[in-house]
Amino acid sequence: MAAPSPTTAAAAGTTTHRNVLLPASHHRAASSLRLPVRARAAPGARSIRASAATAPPAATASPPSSASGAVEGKPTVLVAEKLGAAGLALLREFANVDCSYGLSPEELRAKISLCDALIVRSGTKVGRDVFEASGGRLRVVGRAGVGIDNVDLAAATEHGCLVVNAPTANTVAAAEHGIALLAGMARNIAQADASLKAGKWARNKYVGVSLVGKTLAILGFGKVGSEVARRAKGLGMHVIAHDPYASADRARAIGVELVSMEEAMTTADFISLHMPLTPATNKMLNDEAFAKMKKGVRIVNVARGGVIDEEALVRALDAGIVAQAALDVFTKEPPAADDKLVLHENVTVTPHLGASTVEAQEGVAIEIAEAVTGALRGELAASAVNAPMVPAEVLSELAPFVVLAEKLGRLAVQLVAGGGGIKSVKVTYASARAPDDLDTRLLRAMITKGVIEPISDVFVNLVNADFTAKQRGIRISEERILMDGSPETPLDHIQVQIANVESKFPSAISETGEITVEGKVKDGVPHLTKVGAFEVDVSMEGSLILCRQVDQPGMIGSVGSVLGEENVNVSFMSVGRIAPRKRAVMAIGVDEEPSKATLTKIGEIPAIEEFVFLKL
Ligand SMILES: NC(=O)C1=CN([C@@H]2O[C@H](COP(=O)(O)OP(=O)(O)OC[C@H]3O[C@@H](n4cnc5c(N)ncnc54)[C@H](O)[C@@H]3O)[C@@H](O)[C@H]2O)C=CC1
Ligand SMILES: O=C(O)C(=O)COP(=O)(O)O
Repeated sequence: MAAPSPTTAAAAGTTTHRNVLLPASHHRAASSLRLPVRARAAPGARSIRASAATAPPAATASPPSSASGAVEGKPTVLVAEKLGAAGLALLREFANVDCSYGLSPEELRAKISLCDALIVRSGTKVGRDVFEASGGRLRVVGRAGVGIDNVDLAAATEHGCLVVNAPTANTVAAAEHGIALLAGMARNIAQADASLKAGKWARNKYVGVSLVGKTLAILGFGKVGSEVARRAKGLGMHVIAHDPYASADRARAIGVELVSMEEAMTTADFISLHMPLTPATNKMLNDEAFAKMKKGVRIVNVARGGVIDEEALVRALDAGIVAQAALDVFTKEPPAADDKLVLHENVTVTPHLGASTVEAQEGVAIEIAEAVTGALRGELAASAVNAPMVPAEVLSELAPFVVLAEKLGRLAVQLVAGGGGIKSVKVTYASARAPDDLDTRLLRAMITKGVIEPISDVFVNLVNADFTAKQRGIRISEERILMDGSPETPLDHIQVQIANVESKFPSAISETGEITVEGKVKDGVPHLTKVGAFEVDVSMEGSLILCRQVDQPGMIGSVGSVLGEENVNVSFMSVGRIAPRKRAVMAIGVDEEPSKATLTKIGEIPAIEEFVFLKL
């Protein structure tokens, strides 16, 4: 083996990731690797934990029906807001679907403990109370749309609940609505329509303004913002955009210049809002921003009501700074009947209709149904909002290493005897790949799962792994070792070390003082290749007995015959020794769990100095 050379020391894994969404082409493909799935606990049943890559699908093939029509063994999905028929049909193929629209917060809390997944749109607040009320059963929240500001992501993550959204299917609908509001506002369509229907013929009152040649500033140059930009360019507008995170090249490609917020505010004739509602964008358009705007500016909002300080907008409208506004979204939805902004004569309003086209709703329903059923099956969701999203090709090549990672974590923690508690787990990835060519988030999560689950009753998954480690005061640090050789295989080996603890099997402590286990993937199967300073080679399946002994003839036979007497089948054996006839470590794989008496007998074999039984 080529000599390894230490390279980068990666950051400790104690943060939650908000990820860039994968392109649509990845949506269906991310299915080769399963998320660690909680097997659905039937009422009264002991909960079982399934591990990554081996998790059984939550649904059974032909389960019996209950009197209520719900099929036992199938997960239950609560659809709390109207969802397109095609999406519902997809959900029904896989799950019991409870469509209960218009639930009060109390009703939602009461129902949620019976549900594995919840699907909402923008009208349902999924707060911490909902996750707490679910009693741990809720595994997936699907947002049938883009904005997830109505879902408490931190609470979801803490409860190990995956949040997925449908990020692409309503983009065009929202952009078209933005353009409709822009043009409708400029020509007073809504006001003129109401006036004519009220019997007036007010041609002079409703003289509009032209769009051509005017400057439109788009705030938030993401999916919707860029589609609005394309359309506005087609209308002959000069389009600029402000978005601190957008690519200038992408903007340039559609003829849009990225500018500062200051420039957008001071030069725009029209401003269209397309950013998400976050603490940073909350009330982004406030008195200070309005004061900078050109007198007579016109504003469109199809993003979120909260990005505008609505009272400040009323002031700006009254002062004539803002000539008109067209709003699809409001801080409080629905707004109060006497809401000043809604009733303002220079304001056009729609009741959050941006995503409401027939086409978008069918698309969103299918997109979310696929994401939710995929997540319930344990697949890594491509539109996960609170978990790492890893491209399909990366997933499939990492799959065996994911299993290895969890087993190494599980093994290492079972070797701990005591000490000051587990505070520090160091993971070393040996790979011929460049550090930025290997995404280890998945592996780190699985090692965390392996370390934490045997010592607690917490269910750890990709969503809550970092959070759970942090909460338990366990620092997971990662290091990379750059190997010589072909970068075709993602990893040569993984080493897991637990520092500052005593071990039940002192030989597992390396010269540097940590419990150390190391493994590789061979022919797609995880193998344990090192324990402490001893090199072994056993496939990590079933259970394992580790013995330290004096290296002498007949040892394999002695242990084998004790196990044979109890009808415990030995699946493999490997002996690692420092030098002939000195100390050796024997690793024995067993298919059945030996009885205590058998283990005692093994311990009584004279040459055996220490031994431990471990479940993989
Ligand atoms: N009215 C409706 O029915 C609909 C509303 N929406 C809303 O439209 C908004 C945009 O949706 P998408 O384009 O799909 O999302 P997206 O994530 O593709 O784009 C959002 C963009 O906002 C940018 N951004 C973030 N912080 C910013 C800041 N401080 N200043 C300027 N830009 C910032 C991001 O970099 C990103 O490029 C969301 O709020 C979404 O909820 C989306 C669909 C329908
Ligand atoms: O997708 C979004 O962000 C929207 O605002 C659409 O909301 P809706 O699904 O129509 O309640």
